[in-house]
Amino acid sequence: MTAQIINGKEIAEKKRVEIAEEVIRLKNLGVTPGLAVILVGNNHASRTYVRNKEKACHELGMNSILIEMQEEVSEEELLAKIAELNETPDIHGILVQLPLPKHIDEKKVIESISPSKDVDGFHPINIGRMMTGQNAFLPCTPYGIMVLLEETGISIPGKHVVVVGRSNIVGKPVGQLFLNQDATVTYCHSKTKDLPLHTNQADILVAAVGIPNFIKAEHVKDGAVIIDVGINRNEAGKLCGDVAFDEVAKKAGYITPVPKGVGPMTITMLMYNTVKSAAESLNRD
Ligand SMILES: NC(=O)C1=CN([C@@H]2O[C@H](COP(=O)(O)OP(=O)(O)OC[C@H]3O[C@@H](n4cnc5c(N)ncnc54)[C@H](OP(=O)(O)O)[C@@H]3O)[C@@H](O)[C@H]2O)C=CC1
Ligand SMILES: Nc1nc(=O)c2c([nH]1)NC[C@@H]1CN(c3ccc(C(=O)N[C@@H](CCC(=O)O)C(=O)O)cc3)C=[N+]21
Repeated sequence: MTAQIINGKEIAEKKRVEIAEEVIRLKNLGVTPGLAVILVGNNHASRTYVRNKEKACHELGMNSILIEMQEEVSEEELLAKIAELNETPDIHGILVQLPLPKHIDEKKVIESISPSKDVDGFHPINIGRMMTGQNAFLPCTPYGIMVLLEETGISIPGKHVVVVGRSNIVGKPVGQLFLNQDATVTYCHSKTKDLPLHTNQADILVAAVGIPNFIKAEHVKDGAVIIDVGINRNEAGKLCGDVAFDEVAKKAGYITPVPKGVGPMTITMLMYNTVKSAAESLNRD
């Protein structure tokens, strides 16, 4: 079998057309969705993502502001900035680019963001709402993965989903979203014994590990759906995922590439959440 490649860029663009229509509707009602991105320090990769986010906002007719802070900024100053943005009516979404410098408590920062502006879906209130199936901002990468599968026509109920990785921003929430859609979910992580035993059971395998080419053909069942979340640089400095694409694509049924797979969906769902937040702000007035 040779896998069908899931074109994340194309699906992201299709979704962006729908989001742009909603932006126009909101503008006619007097609200332009606005996103604030806070970038602390000078991480090169973060800079690329932040630029992509700003570009997407502008293409959709949304407002975006970028707040850059020195690596040495105090936690207090960062929290004060977030408190100010929480009270700014034109700002509907606040994103603090992670990771933060070591002297800043990430949990404290995330909890300081108003849950109604937490478009990353990282605040414990939104995570709790997601877990209990209530209205919530869903974290962008996991949400983007669900949309990729929906748009590709892959059904989820009853499927065995194996997630490799259990971070708060990708692994854990993506498993939860699959569970919410009636999949059977297995989580694997660095303490998992006999990883291939588990991954070979997967109808849908999600790799969110952060190690280049970690998932090989031997980890994969014939015909499985492979979702590669990894954004890594290989020895040659080239962008690559967590999945050894060429060998796995020969065995899988579907596979997402890197780049142009999950990454563009992450940004699209961030735009979606910001627009949703702007719409909800209207309902509160
Ligand atoms: N496409 C996109 O939009 C996004 C891509 N990413 C990318 O996704 C990847 C993962 O990101 P993130 O979740 O933040 O990463 P983390 O480093 O926070 O988590 C990595 C996870 O992989 C597990 N892991 C590490 N080594 C092994 C191993 N040998 N066997 C099994 N599991 C292992 C860890 O286990 P343990 O918990 O035991 O340590 C951990 O749970 C990165 O490449 C990142 O750049 C991230 C966000 C968005
Ligand atoms: N608060 C916070 N929220 C995040 O959502 C967040 C974060 N912090 N920290 C870093 C990770 C990583 N992330 C990506 C977003 C887009 C691409 C993306 O657009 N990738 C493109 C190309 C990337 C390139 O060319 O470098 C692709 O895969 O095709 C990748 C990765 C969001 N993250």
